[in-house]
Amino acid sequence: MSKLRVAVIGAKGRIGSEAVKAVEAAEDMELVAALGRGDQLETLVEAGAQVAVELTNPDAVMGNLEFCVRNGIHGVVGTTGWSDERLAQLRSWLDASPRTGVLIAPNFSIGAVLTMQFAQQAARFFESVEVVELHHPNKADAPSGTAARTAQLIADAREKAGCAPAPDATATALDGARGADVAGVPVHSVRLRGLLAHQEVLLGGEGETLTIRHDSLHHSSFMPGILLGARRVVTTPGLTMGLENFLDLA
Ligand SMILES: NC(=O)C1=CN([C@@H]2O[C@H](COP(=O)(O)OP(=O)(O)OC[C@H]3O[C@@H](n4cnc5c(N)ncnc54)[C@H](OP(=O)(O)O)[C@@H]3O)[C@@H](O)[C@H]2O)C=CC1
Ligand SMILES: O=C(O)C1=N[C@H](C(=O)O)C[C@H](O)C1
Repeated sequence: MSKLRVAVIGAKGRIGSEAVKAVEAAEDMELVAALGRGDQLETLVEAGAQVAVELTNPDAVMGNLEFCVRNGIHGVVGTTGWSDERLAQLRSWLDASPRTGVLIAPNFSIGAVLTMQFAQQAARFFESVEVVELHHPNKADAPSGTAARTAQLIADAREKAGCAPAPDATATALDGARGADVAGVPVHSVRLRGLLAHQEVLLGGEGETLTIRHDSLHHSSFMPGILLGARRVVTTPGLTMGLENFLDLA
């Protein structure tokens, strides 16, 4: 069987350099391009890439995806910074290239995907819920894409269940003391040397609390998800939001 022809964009970065090694080590894949800043996207076409793994930054991701989708190259995207406007723009490119698929995965690690699922499941049973994400200090964005997605999933689940807003009688607060408001859920961002990527979802009810915590201790935690995404996206046209769609979580 012919190997899946995979390229990595952002190949010299923290996660991109791990992705290059993971694709090289995968028996069913061939690494056909590894692009860093300043490299020409046309290389992807010349190399015959079927899938581009996009791991750059929010400033670069849209231009890279526009090129890929217009050229029928499927995308596996870990880069953060997604807004409704950006998603609408991506969908319009995909509409014009109906056989092309893009997976956006706020987090590729199985533990983080499960954290999001568990948080969504638990959200309606507790009066209070807050998210704390903790990352290395070189991270460009806050809150993390994972925390933003987690908060949105929690908010959707609570709205569907008709939950009241979480109680909070704070009368005065320093700016930022209660975190960022993501769809009504407070999200707190910690940046600390020594950390990689961690998240806690804190849920509180009468006389009890539940904490769901996930820790990525090495970038290797993201690799099985990236490889699964590359294998599955080629037969999944359109936009797929979240790796959970490619996992059998029933
Ligand atoms: N979904 C997930 O599971 C994960 C997602 N991420 C996300 O992935 C992204 C990258 O993270 P991280 O590796 O830590 O960041 P880094 O800054 O270490 O890596 C990004 C790399 O992309 C390069 N780059 C920037 N612009 C371009 C471009 N136009 N073309 C090619 N390369 C470019 C950068 O070059 P230069 O250094 O010159 O700027 C850098 O080498 C972030 O958005 C992060 O949040 C990270 C881990 C897991
Ligand atoms: O920048 C990182 O490191 C990470 N980014 C992603 C995010 O913003 O959620 C995924 C993971 O948290 C690591």
